[in-house]
Amino acid sequence: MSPLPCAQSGATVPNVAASIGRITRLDGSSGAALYSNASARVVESLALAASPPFALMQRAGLAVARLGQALAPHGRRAWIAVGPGNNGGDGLVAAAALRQAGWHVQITTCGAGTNRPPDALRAWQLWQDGGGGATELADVEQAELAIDALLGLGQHRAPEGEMAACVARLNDFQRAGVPVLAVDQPTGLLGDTGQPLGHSVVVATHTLALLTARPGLFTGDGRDLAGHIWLADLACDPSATPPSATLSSADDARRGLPMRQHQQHKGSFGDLWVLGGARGMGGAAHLASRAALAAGAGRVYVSELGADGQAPADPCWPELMQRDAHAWCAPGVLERITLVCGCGGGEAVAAELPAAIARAARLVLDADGLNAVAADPTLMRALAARRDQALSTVLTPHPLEAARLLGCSTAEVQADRLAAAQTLAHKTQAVVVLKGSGTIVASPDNVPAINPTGNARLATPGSGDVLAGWLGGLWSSQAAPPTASAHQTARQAALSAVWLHGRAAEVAPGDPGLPLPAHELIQALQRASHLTRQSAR
Ligand SMILES: NC(=O)C1=CN([C@@H]2O[C@H](COP(=O)(O)OP(=O)(O)OC[C@H]3O[C@@H](n4cnc5c(N)ncnc54)[C@H](O)[C@@H]3O)[C@@H](O)[C@H]2O)[C@@H](O)CC1
Ligand SMILES: Nc1ncnc2c1ncn2[C@@H]1O[C@H](COP(=O)(O)OP(=O)(O)O)[C@@H](O)[C@H]1O
Ligand SMILES: [K+]
Repeated sequence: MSPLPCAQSGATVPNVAASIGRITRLDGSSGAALYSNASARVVESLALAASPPFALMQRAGLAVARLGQALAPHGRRAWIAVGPGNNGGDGLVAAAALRQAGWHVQITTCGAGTNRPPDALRAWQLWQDGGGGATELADVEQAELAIDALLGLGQHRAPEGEMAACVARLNDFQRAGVPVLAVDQPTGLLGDTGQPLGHSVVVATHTLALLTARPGLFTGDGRDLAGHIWLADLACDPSATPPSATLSSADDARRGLPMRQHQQHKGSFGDLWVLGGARGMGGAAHLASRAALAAGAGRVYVSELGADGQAPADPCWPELMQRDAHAWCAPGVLERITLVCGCGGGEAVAAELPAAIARAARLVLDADGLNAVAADPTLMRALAARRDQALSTVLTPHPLEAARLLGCSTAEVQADRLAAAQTLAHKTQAVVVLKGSGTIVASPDNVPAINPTGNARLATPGSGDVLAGWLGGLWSSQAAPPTASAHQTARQAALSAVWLHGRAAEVAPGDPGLPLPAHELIQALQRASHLTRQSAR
């Protein structure tokens, strides 16, 4: 987490009972506990019970004002859209604080009537006592800062009417390059899932989560709608309440990156086999095997399903060893290797799966390997039985592959990515990497993790093959610590690989507006890995 830049301490409102607490940016380096709406309500009620009346809302409003000032350091005019509940109350306290700091503040209220909850009513009085009133939307002037304090935890339907008009106005500011700060969460975005409630949704440049942050800020459409995400802890510690998810961190990435000892040799890092590359799709197997080698696997073999007889060598990576299509399942081989299976496997991979699923000690199943399991209930049962036989599995579906495995539509997977990943992890008893913006790493025994790194440069063919190979390479080179179960080692490799894969796209050279070719991603992964190790020192 990065500290707040150029935070100003000028804004004060009477009767603030304690320090406002810390404001930190959730930028992907440090993890965070994430709370669903329901668990955030539990945290909120504990915090309210432990604080003097109105204190939490004062801290929240001051935190909003403070971050707003930092986002628009030369600004003097703000517009705040104020909703009917306590989210609006936070906005009113922020309005009073900004005014006290010398800003010209306009507010527009929506949907409150006389029914504000008690804290928000007090905030309204605070604003009015200083001479504040409300401005009709048509009279809103230009501003250097716009604040969305329409709806937070309490939103249960999509904005309509005057509220939708306020949302549209906030989005006009955003399009004009004015910072738009969403209080707690962007109005119109479901905090649990990262899905918009309807068509009317705020596109914020920054979101300041209050007390706790919701998972939906980090997955689905959340990243595009929430902008840069900050957390104000309001001087409260939520840790007594179990989180619903976690945000994975650089520490998670480092835990999956073993240090090489001086006396180790290639045999210390495990053998890895890539099985895939049906006719016309050899590139997928090449990308996966190159990535596996780069990630640290000891010896990497490739069996291409599309190759007749002796498979062709990968001329640019002579370190890779080609084998014919059945060498991988010779007696004693599968039981000790890491098998990365399915990358460009086509239909041919289905015939290989019974042996792979029954015997591979460590199995990464990707792409067509997943599609074949989805189409065959016997394979699905065999997959789910692996865990009881002390065999570990990581599945790396994109949303369509996950939908096939779950027997639902892609839209249903995307509607609640956390739930879909967890359901699939329970169904298959495997570690599940549900790819896409805000990749989820779920497993039967753990709270799911959302990955904060990465960007749309990864939306390009082959980047998933590189992920599967890199993950397998990390896993292969990982000696399981005696205390951790094999399953936890698999999860650790998945968390690390996914985090680094995203970071690689962030640090790779080139135009951030263009895709990152998958073969270049391998080099970027090595750089991301190096930078991540260094940043621990
Ligand atoms: N009570 C407190 O002291 C604190 C409250 N906090 C703030 O309080 C928020 C939660 O407050 P609330 O529970 O009042 O919820 P909201 O402020 O999100 O609003 C709920 C109200 O909006 C109405 N509503 C929901 N959807 C609507 C729609 N589409 N159109 C029009 N009206 C709609 C509801 O009927 C209800 O009256 C948090 O998100 C956070 O911003 C935090 O600052 C912590 C401190
Ligand atoms: N917009 C995005 N933000 C973050 N990661 C993305 C985005 N688009 C794609 N990715 C990542 O890129 C990879 C694409 O994998 P996949 O869809 O299997 O592609 P392929 O099969 O072509 O290799 C996944 O790891 C996915 O999470
Ligand atoms: K809001």
